[in-house]
Amino acid sequence: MDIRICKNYEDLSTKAGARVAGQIAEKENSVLGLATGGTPEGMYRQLAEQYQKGALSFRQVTTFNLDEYIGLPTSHSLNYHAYMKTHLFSKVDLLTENTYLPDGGAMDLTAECERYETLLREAGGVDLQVLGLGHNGHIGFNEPGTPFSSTTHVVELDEKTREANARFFDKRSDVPKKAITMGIETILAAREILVLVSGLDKAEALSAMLYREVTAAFPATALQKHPNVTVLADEQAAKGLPG
Ligand SMILES: N[C@@H]1[C@@H](O)[C@H](O)[C@@H](COP(=O)(O)O)O[C@@H]1O
Repeated sequence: MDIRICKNYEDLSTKAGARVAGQIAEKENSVLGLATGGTPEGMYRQLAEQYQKGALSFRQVTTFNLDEYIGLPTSHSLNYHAYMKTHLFSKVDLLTENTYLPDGGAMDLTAECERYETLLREAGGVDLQVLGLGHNGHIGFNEPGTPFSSTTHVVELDEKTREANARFFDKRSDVPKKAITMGIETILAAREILVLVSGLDKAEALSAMLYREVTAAFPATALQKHPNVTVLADEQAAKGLPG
């Protein structure tokens, strides 16, 4: 893995935005894998700014998000559809029909997972996957114990994950208990992966992702098996790293 330490969150966001913009410059019909959560918000701001300056167009880009909650109505302001609309989709020229997220409101969730995998395959797979890192090592919503052979599936969210995401909701009990997520195999199928890690509270998780033995008990260690991973970590998150 290529590990790059960034001065602070702003610097990390600028570098992440530049990598995504670079990907689109290399291949205008790129397929991007996108993440939600607090960490990529700055990157989305950068991308929106670049677009507004006329430096970048998403007209031919296709996006697939990692995950979506189950149990929130599609129109709910806190689901990941809404997050993506707020932070990116409403700010750039992505075509709505080229933006995909799992449908957490689907009647048949198993069929929805299969449909998502098929869509990904038909799009030719992900060129660049952006990832955040959960405190417990989750990537997407793949919680500890998820087999590395998993494809898109339904998950029960770990209590720690619900607690970490409670800040986006009015109260803890509002945080959904389930989600649909791309599996670890789905994520590792991306041709390139960009992991964003920010803040002192992620320092332990970052060092485990990089140096712990590869184990399903810490899903992010699966990234050690991928040949093309870049990690952008700010100085706070990198505090636990050697040297
Ligand atoms: N499902 C998301 C992940 O895709 C995200 O990467 C991670 C870290 O979130 P944050 O960036 O807010 O710390 O947890 C969330 O639960």
